[in-house]
Amino acid sequence: MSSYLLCDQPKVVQEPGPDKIKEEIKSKVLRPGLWCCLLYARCWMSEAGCWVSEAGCWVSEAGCWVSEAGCWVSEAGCWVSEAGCWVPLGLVGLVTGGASGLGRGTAEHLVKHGGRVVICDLPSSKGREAAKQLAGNGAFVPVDVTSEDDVKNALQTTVDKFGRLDVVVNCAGIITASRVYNVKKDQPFDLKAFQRTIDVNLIGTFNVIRLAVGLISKNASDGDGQRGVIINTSSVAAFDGQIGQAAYSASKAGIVGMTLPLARDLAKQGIRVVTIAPGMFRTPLVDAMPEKVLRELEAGVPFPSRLGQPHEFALLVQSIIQNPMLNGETIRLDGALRMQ
Ligand SMILES: NC(=O)C1=CN([C@@H]2O[C@H](COP(=O)(O)OP(=O)(O)OC[C@H]3O[C@@H](n4cnc5c(N)ncnc54)[C@H](O)[C@@H]3O)[C@@H](O)[C@H]2O)C=CC1
Ligand SMILES: C[C@]12CCC(=O)C=C1CC[C@@H]1[C@@H]2C(=O)C[C@@]2(C)[C@H]1CC[C@]2(O)C(=O)C=O
Repeated sequence: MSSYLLCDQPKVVQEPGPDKIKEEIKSKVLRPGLWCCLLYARCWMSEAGCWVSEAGCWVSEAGCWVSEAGCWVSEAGCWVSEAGCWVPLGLVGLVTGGASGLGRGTAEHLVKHGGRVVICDLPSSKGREAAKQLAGNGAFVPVDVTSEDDVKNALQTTVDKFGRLDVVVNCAGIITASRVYNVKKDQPFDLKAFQRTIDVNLIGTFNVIRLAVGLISKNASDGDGQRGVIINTSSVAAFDGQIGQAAYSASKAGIVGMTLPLARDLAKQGIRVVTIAPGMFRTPLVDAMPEKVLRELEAGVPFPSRLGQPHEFALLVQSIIQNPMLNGETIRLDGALRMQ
């Protein structure tokens, strides 16, 4: 797996002049698989040796240099631009539900910061359009996550196009709402609707995981023994499900429930499993609600009192990728929202 460089506290050091930089570049060699990103004008690095200054960032041992003035390319092929710094062999991700909302935001974020992403979504989705936006660093494969054949086909495309798989982000999901018994209509919860919710949200997530780990396991491990990361999307409804959310909450609680056993199961292969439980995020799933309702819902979020944005979900995805100690856990991402 690629080394993901994590920026801790930036160290401010003296900027060398351009001649010194060029001289240094000539004498340095990049480690393959190094992925460094310049985020929001800051540079994220690790003990491997990156410093950040207000004027720019540079990596020492690794050999890639950036300054305000622009970007340099080392012989090993690392380049830095305002948008980010990466080597050609950057992270390869597969994002289910990547055509819309949280999945799309994640795919865009990963590509923006040097990754390459296969978007898996329904044939009827906007997956083709989403992948087009990612230019050569994205691909779309029509996938129903409940189908073994579809997922296998997506994994094959990932190998054919990008050579390997480092990270899976499971975002595909549906929401259903119905009371267990409708008194007015004298009608019980439609069992097929319940089953479909579990099928897509829980079994679909598991289906992708079980088929993807074989491919991730083929990666060479990094210095920590790590080969890859699997990130799932649950919901705060797994913990505080509302009236009408029996199926949805059960499906999302199932994802929480399988997170630790999967992490334990895959520990030997060096694959981490982490689940995110989002609160309310501004995606097409919630956009359909009237503005007035949205305002009321936002008011119910302690802080910040607003809907989350897909890129904020993607930031947590990035943190999970970068922090090797995060494993077997579900992280709420909800502005302290507790649904009634
Ligand atoms: N938006 C929110 O406030 C929250 C969303 N979530 C979860 O986050 C995930 C993403 O949701 P959003 O981005 O908001 O929704 P979205 O509706 O914008 O995106 C979901 C994507 O999943 C795809 N999808 C649905 N069924 C599929 C299947 N069988 N196979 C492949 N793809 C399928 C859809 O085509 C769509 O592109 C879902 O699992 C949802 O339950 C959780 C908590 C809050
Ligand atoms: C935002 C929610 C909750 C988390 C989730 O997994 C998916 C969501 C999309 C549908 C929303 C969910 C929610 O917070 C409750 C509402 C807003 C739901 C649609 C109706 C809803 O139950 C409501 O209006 C509650 O007051």
